[in-house]
Amino acid sequence: MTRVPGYLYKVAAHLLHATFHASLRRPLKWLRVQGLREKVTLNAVPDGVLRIVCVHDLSERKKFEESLRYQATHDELTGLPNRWLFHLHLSQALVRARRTGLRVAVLFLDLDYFRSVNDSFGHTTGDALLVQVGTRIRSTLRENDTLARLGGDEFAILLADMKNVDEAVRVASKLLLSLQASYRLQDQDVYSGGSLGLAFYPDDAQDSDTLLRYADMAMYQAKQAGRGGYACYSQEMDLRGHENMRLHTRLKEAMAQGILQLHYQPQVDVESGAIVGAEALLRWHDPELGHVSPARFIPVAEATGLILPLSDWVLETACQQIAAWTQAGTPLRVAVNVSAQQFRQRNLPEQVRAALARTGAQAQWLDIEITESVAMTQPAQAREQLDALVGLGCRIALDDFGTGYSSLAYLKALPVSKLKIDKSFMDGIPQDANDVAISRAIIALAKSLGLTLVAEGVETDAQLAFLRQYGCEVYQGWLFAKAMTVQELTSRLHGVQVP
Ligand SMILES: Nc1nc2c(ncn2[C@@H]2O[C@H](COP(=O)(O)O[C@H]3[C@@H](O)[C@H](n4cnc5c(=O)[nH]c(N)nc54)O[C@@H]3COP(=O)(O)O)[C@@H](O)[C@H]2O)c(=O)[nH]1
Repeated sequence: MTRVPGYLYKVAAHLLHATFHASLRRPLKWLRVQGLREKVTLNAVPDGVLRIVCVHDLSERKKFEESLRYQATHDELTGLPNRWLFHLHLSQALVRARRTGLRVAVLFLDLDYFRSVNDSFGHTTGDALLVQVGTRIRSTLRENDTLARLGGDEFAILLADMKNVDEAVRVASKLLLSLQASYRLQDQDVYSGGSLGLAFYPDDAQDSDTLLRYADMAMYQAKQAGRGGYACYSQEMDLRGHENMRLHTRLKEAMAQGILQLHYQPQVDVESGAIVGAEALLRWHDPELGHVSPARFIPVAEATGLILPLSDWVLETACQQIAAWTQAGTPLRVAVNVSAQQFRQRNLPEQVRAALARTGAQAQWLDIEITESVAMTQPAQAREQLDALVGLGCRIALDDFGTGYSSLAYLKALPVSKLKIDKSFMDGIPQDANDVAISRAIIALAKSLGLTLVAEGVETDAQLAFLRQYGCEVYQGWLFAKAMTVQELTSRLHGVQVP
């Protein structure tokens, strides 16, 4: 008899004294004793010479097996089902849906700006955020919906037995709304919304792998459309998804090979025609893909996290150039575009300070361009970041002014010293009465707030005449020049007096 707790001896004794009923000649597999499942083996020999009873206490083993099963099917951090279990539930839901004729929806969620949270607050806080996100999503779902963590900041949701697509879309909207509220981490309010992709059985795909892949693609589309929203899978996305993947791979290689370039588009004084600054703009001529517009690859870089190393390179290169022009006796103000992700990293001012120190560039020649939407998504954090950048000696320019929130309150609240009127308004000058009215209003506003104004996308003499008439100080556009190489701009600087 092996390792038997006291109460089991009684069972064993009872079995030993049992006469040799035919049923006992076979091993008894399981007995339930005081709530425990024990394996009992009784070998009874008919002549009565030998009787052996083995009683094994398997409760520890059972516990161990159960914990192994749990570990294999659940995410360690959040305790949610993992990818394997999600696929199992999805396959079961698909079998049921084939019988009932109802729909199955797969939702793929990726947190927005999670990497920034990790970078700014550390991985422990990042983990705490993931746990809170899991709890929050779970509380918005029904009990029989499956929520799984697939890894990193990716979650998947299975909504079975859906009568129509709208039902799933309603859940998606509710879920995204719940993610918009802040999380309390390390005594601070942290924001991290999410982007969602949806794919449906039987509309989009028949099997679990493809449904999840399509939902992932749709999520990517939602990210590219500006984050915080959802997108439903469509066939065109499949094509776009492949293109984006290729672009992402080539962009990574281009960065590693150092074939990206920064070009500079002059900013020109409306009255004197002198170059008073330049906007640094990325240019990528790829040996395989040819010229790729930043309007095409920046969103891919944003969606895949490549934007952070890319932005670091832009900042460093622009600062090197500022230092070079200053040393050459032709100092020039350079504006650098700061992406949403870069701005959300809490250490942006430190990165700028370090880049200035490394390159020997003076902060007074560096303009940081942010868009209205970047400034407005997290106003409190924006204020802190911008104050720190201004503290270093940089100037802040608000890009695409007039196209976003255009809240006058934040113009007062944020330390902005420059407004850029968006090209879309210039396009309508002088023929479109609305564009004329809006541009005049922005010029008047900038003047009364003491802000420098730059008009973007100026292509015609008529537009320039309009700017001159209403007192806009600086313009930028193809009328004067497209973005050009350092060498081209340097020779122009030598020909034109810099104020
Ligand atoms: N985060 C970063 N974003 C960047 C960086 N480099 C570029 N970008 C962003 O990509 C978008 C497209 O940029 P690009 O194709 O370079 O277009 C810029 C100008 O070339 C264009 N422009 C300027 N003048 C004219 C004109 O007269 N006509 C005309 N059709 N286009 C013109 O406008 C773009 C400048 O846009 P903006 O930044 O809003 O001032 C664009 O959103 C870039 O911001 C980068 O390094 N980082």
